[in-house]
Amino acid sequence: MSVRERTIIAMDFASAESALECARKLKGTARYLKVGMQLYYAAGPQIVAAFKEQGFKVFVDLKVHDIPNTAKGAMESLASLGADMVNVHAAGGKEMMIAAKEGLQKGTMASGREPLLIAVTQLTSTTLDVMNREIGIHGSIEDCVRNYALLAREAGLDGVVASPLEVGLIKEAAGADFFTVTPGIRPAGSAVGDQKRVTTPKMAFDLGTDYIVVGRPVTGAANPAAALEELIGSVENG
Ligand SMILES: O=c1ccn([C@@H]2O[C@H](COP(=O)(O)O)[C@@H](O)[C@H]2O)c(=O)[nH]1
Repeated sequence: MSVRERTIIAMDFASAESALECARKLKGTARYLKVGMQLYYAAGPQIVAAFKEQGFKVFVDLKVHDIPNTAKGAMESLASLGADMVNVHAAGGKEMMIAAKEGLQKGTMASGREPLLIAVTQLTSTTLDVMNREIGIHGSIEDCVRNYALLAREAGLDGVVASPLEVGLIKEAAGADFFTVTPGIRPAGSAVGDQKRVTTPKMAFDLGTDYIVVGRPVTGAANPAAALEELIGSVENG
């Protein structure tokens, strides 16, 4: 798969109109879009269908985190959207992840097209200090991410979301075929904002990630398609 196919654009917009306008600009350049909470709650499930009709692959990033029965039901409903990838929080535990997988399987039984199911480990906006003192998880970020990745693997999930900085330890612990999807991507010189555990796109691929997720550096650019082309060029020719 090419770098272009492995680059997921986070479409964090406040309305369907602004998201669709950006998608039009990215057509022919981007292959994979991500619908997160802001856009999904504003535009509803129809936005997934709209992106799919335009030929994009779609990651529905709703980070389900609830009791097992509710997570299962959420995934059964999400299954009908035709997404290519969906996710849960690993912090919900193994029983919740198993239930989520069951819900997804049940929901896709008719179509037979089951999306990849991945689990968020530690958000890329979380520092060691915040994880230890505010969230109350002791030890290193690496240990926490490794533990969540192993739990997700045992639950039958396809991979995890983490920082590119943790890809090596995830692959070592859970296997090379266990997917890593990595936000926290910042091309050299672009604003880091609220992200904490970041790398450049080139470094993320050099570290072995399967997919990168990038939002504002592309969608916030005056010319999103040119920004994405430059990002892809920085990986392929950098
Ligand atoms: O740990 C995580 C999990 C999800 N995200 C999402 O990725 C994008 C990143 O957008 P940028 O504008 O490139 O910062 C965003 O939709 C997050 O919700 C993440 O950043 N970290």
